[in-house]
Amino acid sequence: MRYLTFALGKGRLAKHTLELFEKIGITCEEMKDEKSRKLIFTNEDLKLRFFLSKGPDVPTYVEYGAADIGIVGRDTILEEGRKVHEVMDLGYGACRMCVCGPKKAAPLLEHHELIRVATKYPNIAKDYFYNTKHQTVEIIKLNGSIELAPIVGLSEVIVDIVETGSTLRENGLTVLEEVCPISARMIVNPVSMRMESDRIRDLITRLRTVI
Ligand SMILES: Nc1ncnc2c1ncn2[C@@H]1O[C@H](COP(=O)(O)OP(=O)(O)OP(=O)(O)O)[C@@H](O)[C@H]1O
Ligand SMILES: O=P(O)(O)OC[C@H]1O[C@H](OP(=O)(O)OP(=O)(O)O)[C@H](O)[C@@H]1O
Repeated sequence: MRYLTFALGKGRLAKHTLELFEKIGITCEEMKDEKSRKLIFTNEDLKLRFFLSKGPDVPTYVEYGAADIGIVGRDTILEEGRKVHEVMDLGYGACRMCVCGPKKAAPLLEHHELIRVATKYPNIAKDYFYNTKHQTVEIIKLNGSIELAPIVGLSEVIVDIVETGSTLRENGLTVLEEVCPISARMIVNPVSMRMESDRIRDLITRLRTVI
């Protein structure tokens, strides 16, 4: 039997993913060692391999078949636009993709003004403003602490993830519009879906019983 390979995003989702797999008897003790610099782990008994990568790289590994299965946020799937099958909503990592800014920016959205939008998610922002809202905007790509942009005058609004809303509140910003809900998803390489369909379907069935 060949190894089934999983690409897991490092960061906030990884712990939940390992907990979920443990509930259906898939363990990889070595992966829990946070001090370890090892990147790939094997479960010989179950013929499974797991590796950790940057979240945005997970759909890339899955599209090319270097991983059969990936676990990553829906934000990353939408942003990367890779050819993968999204097969399951895992529920955790729940948050919302939103247009945010100071309250005074609300009329700019309402009147479809030509505004600047700062974001870590340029493709999601483009799709929302151009295809959903039909509003022409200038997208400015940033890599983090997006909430700074409207405060220091880099942009009028931002497109970013909102979970508890604390970051917005503590910086005098608010949700102006919701783009879409987000949570962790399982994605599968289209060829693996056909070649390993029994093992993948069995995995999905077992996960459904614990979610
Ligand atoms: N408050 C939140 N902020 C960011 N992402 C969240 C939040 N809550 C849930 N998520 C989900 O968790 C996923 C992973 O988030 P994480 O911050 O670990 O990754 P990242 O943004 O790629 O990390 P980094 O920028 O530190 O490399 C996100 O893609 C999103 O789907
Ligand atoms: O609604 P909240 O619970 O406050 O969470 C949302 C914040 O968390 C994320 O930032 P992250 O911590 O990933 O840091 P970053 O801005 O550097 O990406 C996100 O980009 C928001 O800034």
